[in-house]
Amino acid sequence: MKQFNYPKVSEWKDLCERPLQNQENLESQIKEVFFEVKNNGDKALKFFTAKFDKVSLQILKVSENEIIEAENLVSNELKSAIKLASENIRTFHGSQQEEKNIIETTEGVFCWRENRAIENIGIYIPGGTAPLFSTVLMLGIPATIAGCKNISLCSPPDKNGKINPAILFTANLIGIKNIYKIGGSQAIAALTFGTETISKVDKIFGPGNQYVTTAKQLALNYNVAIDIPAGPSEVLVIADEMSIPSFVAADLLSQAEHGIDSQAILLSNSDKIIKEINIEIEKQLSDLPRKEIAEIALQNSKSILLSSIDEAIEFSNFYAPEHLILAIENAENFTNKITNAGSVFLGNYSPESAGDYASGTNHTLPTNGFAKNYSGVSLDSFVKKITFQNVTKTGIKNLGKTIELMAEAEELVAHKNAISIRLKSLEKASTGSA
Ligand SMILES: NC(=O)c1ccc[n+]([C@@H]2O[C@H](COP(=O)([O-])OP(=O)(O)OC[C@H]3O[C@@H](n4cnc5c(N)ncnc54)[C@H](O)[C@@H]3O)[C@@H](O)[C@H]2O)c1
Ligand SMILES: N[C@H](CO)Cc1c[nH]c[nH+]1
Ligand SMILES: [Zn+2]
Repeated sequence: MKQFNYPKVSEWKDLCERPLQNQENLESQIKEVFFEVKNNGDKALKFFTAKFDKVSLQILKVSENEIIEAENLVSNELKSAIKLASENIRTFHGSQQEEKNIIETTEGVFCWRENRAIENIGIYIPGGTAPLFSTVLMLGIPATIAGCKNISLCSPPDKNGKINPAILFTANLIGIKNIYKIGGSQAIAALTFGTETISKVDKIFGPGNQYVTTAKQLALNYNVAIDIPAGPSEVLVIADEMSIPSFVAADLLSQAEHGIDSQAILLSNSDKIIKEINIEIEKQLSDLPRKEIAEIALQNSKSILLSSIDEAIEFSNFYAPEHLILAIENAENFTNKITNAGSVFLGNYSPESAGDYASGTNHTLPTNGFAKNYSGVSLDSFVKKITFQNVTKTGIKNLGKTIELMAEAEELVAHKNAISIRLKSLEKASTGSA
């Protein structure tokens, strides 16, 4: 990874750039996919699957037989691992459920919120370069806890027109029945407009490559909500002299292997540790099956020497990483200084892989600096929060004058009247003439 020493604050912006494709070309290509899928439905889906995934499909929906077949292809050991991870993810997301909390704001005025599940959702499971069955857990579990009724899952087919068995096993474990062999921007278009086979949804969830992420942004134009911009993976590690170079190198490589557009950033106050970590990266890289991908991602990655850990945290907040690993002494003491990050890992024994798979937190997280204004996926992502109020007679008596005054000041007389008419009625009733 290229090293930068003591960059000036004015240079930080350039150092924080993500390896993005030409957005204009990407958008026009995806607009065409949307146009075709909107107008030609399944036929267009099959066309784009042949074009981008190089496979010719007759049937888009995964059959029950394929799910049974998949069950037999997943080892018992992996099934047990998926089940343990799913328990942790269920425990953590289950703990995000909120009790109804009725608040009396003024005497006789009661306000509260209630959650209602988003009924029709689409979840995208990446499968282009790796079959991310762990993402089925991250999206499917909170969706079922929230009570989403109709869940459609899309994931790209392999060259034989199949979805990876572990994805099918995991979906079946969670109870997801509608699974479609569609990937990329065509999957997002299908969920946005609906086709003969795939139903239109209200909200689309899930990470993906730049085609998927850009398509999700476009879906917003068609009254479909999206979870977050969750694009190519990134990790930022802050290391000091107490860090273990081989551990840090492994963490940086774990994200570099995701895709050629992934990014790994190393910040440290020690030139010595940066050098040691980079030596470790070279050592570990040679054994990786996805060496070629990681090597390209590392060309987009950087090691940056800064004057202190405090400055490193400032830089990290500026970069707003999807994942932040504090591989430093007394990492807990720095958490309150972190303002922008998707998910944070503390100390030498909290690798990002723990959150990617099994600790319980969600791995669908904002990338490309969106950790400045988005949270990662959580139970809240799958519900709407509806506010309720009950203004009693006592309440309207106590609050009525205030509302009347405000309505009058905004010159909205009908608003004022809606209060006055009630106050007068109560007055009459109390004097016995109503
Ligand atoms: N931010 C997060 O929370 C998070 C979580 C998991 C994974 N990720 C990221 O998700 C991404 C997964 O990417 P992936 O590529 O492996 O799988 P993917 O499923 O996102 O994309 C594969 C699809 O892209 C389409 N495609 C490929 N080349 C195309 C082209 N030239 N034109 C149009 N469409 C094309 C194909 O239809 C293919 O099905 C990685 O970048 C990974 O880092 C992010
Ligand atoms: N690191 C990815 C999020 O950026 C999630 C993931 C899934 N599997 C492995 N990793
Ligand atoms: Zn990962």
